[in-house]
Amino acid sequence: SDNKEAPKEVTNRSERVRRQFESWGRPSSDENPIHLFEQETFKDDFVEYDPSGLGFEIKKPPLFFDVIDEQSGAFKPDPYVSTKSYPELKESYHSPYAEPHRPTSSSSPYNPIRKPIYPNNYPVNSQLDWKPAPVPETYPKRQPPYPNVPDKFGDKHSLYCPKVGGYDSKCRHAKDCAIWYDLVLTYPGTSCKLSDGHPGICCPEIPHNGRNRGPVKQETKKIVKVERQCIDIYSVNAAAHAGEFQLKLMDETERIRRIHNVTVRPNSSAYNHLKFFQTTNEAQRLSRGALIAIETTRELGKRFQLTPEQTAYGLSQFKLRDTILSKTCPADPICDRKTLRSPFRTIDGSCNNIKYPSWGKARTQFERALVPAYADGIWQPRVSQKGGPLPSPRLVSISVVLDKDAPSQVDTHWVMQFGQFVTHDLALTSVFRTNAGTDIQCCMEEGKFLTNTELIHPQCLPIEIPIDDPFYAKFGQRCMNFVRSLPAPRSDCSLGPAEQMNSNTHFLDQSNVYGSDVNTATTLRTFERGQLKVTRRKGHHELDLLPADNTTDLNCALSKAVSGIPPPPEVRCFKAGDIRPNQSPNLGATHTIFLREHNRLATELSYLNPHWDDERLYQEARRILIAQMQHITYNEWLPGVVGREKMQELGLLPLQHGFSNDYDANVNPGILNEFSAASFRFGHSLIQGKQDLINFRRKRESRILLRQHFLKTQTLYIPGNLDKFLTGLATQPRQDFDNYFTEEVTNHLFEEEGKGFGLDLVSINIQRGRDRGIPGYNSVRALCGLRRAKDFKDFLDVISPAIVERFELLYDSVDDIDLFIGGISETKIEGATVGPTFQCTIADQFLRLKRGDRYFYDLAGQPSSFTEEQLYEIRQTSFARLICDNSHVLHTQPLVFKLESVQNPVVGCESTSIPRVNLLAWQEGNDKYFKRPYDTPYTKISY
Ligand code: HEM
Ligand SMILES: [Ca+2]
Repeated sequence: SDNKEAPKEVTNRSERVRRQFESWGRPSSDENPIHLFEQETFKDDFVEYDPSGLGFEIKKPPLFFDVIDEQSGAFKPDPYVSTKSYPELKESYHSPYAEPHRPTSSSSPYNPIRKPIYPNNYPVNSQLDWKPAPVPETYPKRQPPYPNVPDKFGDKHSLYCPKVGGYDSKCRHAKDCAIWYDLVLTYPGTSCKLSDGHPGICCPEIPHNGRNRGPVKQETKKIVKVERQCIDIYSVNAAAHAGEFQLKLMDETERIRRIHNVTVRPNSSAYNHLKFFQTTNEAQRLSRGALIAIETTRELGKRFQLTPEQTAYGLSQFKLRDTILSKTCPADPICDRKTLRSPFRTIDGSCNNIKYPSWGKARTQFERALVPAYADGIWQPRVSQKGGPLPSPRLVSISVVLDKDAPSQVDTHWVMQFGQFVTHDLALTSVFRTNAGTDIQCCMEEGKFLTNTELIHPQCLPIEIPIDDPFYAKFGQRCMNFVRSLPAPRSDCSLGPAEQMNSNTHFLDQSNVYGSDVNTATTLRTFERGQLKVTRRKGHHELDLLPADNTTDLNCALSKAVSGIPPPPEVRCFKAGDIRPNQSPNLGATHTIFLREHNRLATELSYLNPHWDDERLYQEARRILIAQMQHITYNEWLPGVVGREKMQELGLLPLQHGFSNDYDANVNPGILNEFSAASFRFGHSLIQGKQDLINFRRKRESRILLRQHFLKTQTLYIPGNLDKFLTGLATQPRQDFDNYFTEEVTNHLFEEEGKGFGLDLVSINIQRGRDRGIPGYNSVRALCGLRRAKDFKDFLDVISPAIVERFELLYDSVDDIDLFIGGISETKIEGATVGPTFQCTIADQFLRLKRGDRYFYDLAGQPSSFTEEQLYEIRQTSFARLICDNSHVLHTQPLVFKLESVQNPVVGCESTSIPRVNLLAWQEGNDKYFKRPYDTPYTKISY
């Protein structure tokens, strides 16, 4: 078959494209800096490894107010510190918003260096004899219960708010203006003061959602008839035996490869890439069953001389349950009444949909918007419309993608980082490993193709690097490792084309914090007071880090060449609910914030409800954290990605008050294959290659070069660094969405130290699309309502002429263009981050995630529904608050996805510009606040 031989050179195509390089080739750099930190200050002033101690020693940071004016050399007050807290400060500078420096106000219950804030003899409520527990003095005083506040929505009007976009506006908390931000920026006078003098933003109310409740975009399954009588159960069984035989052949190849030592060398970039997936045994087992079903489908097609169409779609009328392959069908989850009525999600996502309990469950197949475009209709990677090979993904990458610096004018790097965090909640596509659990090598060690056919693993799909590649040529690399994605049993357990497996829960449910299977979830818990495990280092005034992963063979410590210190033996890789937390320090930092927030919530809840046991505390904190995450995603993050108007059109805007009624039991929440393999990878264009560490004074202290920090989270152990990464993310702009990608991911992804080159994420994304039968850009574009192109010039409506010209050189047909490369080439839509095709597919996915989730946070009448009070509190959440409450970060702009601006000024974390979630609404028995919806029998309430 096609992928078994070393791909032939597409010389004429290379040739055609080569001529263009001079004018537009990707600049490639030879530099391979040895030192990770550009500025010496970092090393000298802050890091000193102390082998006798518990990690690192850090010299005390300078006092807050000795800022030296760079020009005059004179003393200057720190603009981020209020004079109120430092009366000795003589200068008259006064920041009206900055609040006292946090570490001095240890009485604040939100002080991250937490002391118990409730008296030790806090009364324990017995359920029989209930009296409201006295609210501790130090607990933040609550306004009269909602809605008994000055006006309907809790804010006071500013008299001076201008009209915005033709609508009346008023002064609100920034988080309530997130969806309007692009508009707000274009109107003068939209910065205002809230009733208490803290900064707010003038913006209109969140508009009503559109009435477009239309069907979710999806192509109906092809119906192809195969005469049933000619294929009986005996022939299916016979074909199944042949399918099992194929699997044995694969095991045999693996055995021979072991003898010939065709392995992935530890620490190589291929190794690091594959470590990113770490297939579980359960996934491996399910996929072997799926593999047999695929081979059986193929075999039947051959035996009965079916057309590819008939094989792919006609055979799906045969269910495996009646055959010898019935054991490969995954058992349907069993959902008892208690589970179905539980206010808490299951860990693996099962039993969310009552009729289809496996919808959204971990380790089930990805859904599809379009029928797959496999070469043979079953599983062979996509080929060109004419049946020939598609251009090498690397050739496409070097022809279309450049590394240019084009930072966003509005968004911070957090938009990128949060996007990756969301990804790791929604999707994990595992790739094949050998039956013995080792990674698969598809190239020779020297970067050549394997030529001995006996040694070529059937699940290899290596990427061909052109001989004159502007970057890899100097390293003599012609072959980039690539292993195919694991197939999943088809959800109806039928024969038919291959589907891929999502190893995480499909829901936006913080499975990246809690895990997607009960085993993982269990190992992450302490089983005391609802807490999750952490790494805590004595003697440091540092907050908790993620727990150590003692089972991985990854090494997350930097070498001495990079960090300037010998690798500290204490440094461990981190463990989280998703297996990828060590992918970069910034991702690890994001995980840490959510982990700490869970523990913070559980602690608060244990004070308010001392009789709650560990399980109750864990589940309630989990439920709140998931709600916060969903609210932040739909309120602050998604509007910037797909645009306010798209959100409104599809009914995705968050409500400002009251409950939603949007659950639709007919919507499958499953992640689409097109989304995971292509559209949602849009975020790769936003990555900054150099990531800043910014100190509390908002000055850049150092920066890391991404290539040196893939899978190295050691930096987070250094006291102070986590906060600097967090502030860096809030200060550095993200890159614009375009065909520019940082070289850190297009030439140096997962680079092995000293090699000078790594992998190319753009090539991998393209190859991944072909591996998974993702239809070409033209088909998805048409599904999204754009004109289906007949000629290359038809793409000019949304793609620049320079790129269309390239496409014409690279691809034989308009239908051949890969979805990922087509999507990132589209001009972005005004008010959104991405172009029309990605906008449509991403918005559609988030629609499914909202409407298909029975546990979505703002639903009414579900066992999981919050009380109106609680929902009001959940809506106080902002990402800025989460960062403030769970780090030593002291100042931030209220909208952390947006750069600092007049409307979005930096304030102290104590400022009311960043409201808090008041957990008194969860104090049980306190009927005024807490309605306990799940203690009463489940009834449908209509609002
Ligand atoms: C430092 C930043 C990032 C790096 C180094 C990175 C790297 C990777 C790698 C190596 C893969 C697996 C590729 C494959 O073998 O198919 C991947 C997958 C993916 N990435 Fe990223 N990524 C980053 C940020 C992002 C962001 C910001 C987003 C979205 C906003 C994103 C979305 C995705 C998606 C959707 C997948 C597929 C997930 C799956 O189904 O397993 N990534 N990324
Ligand atoms: Ca999930």
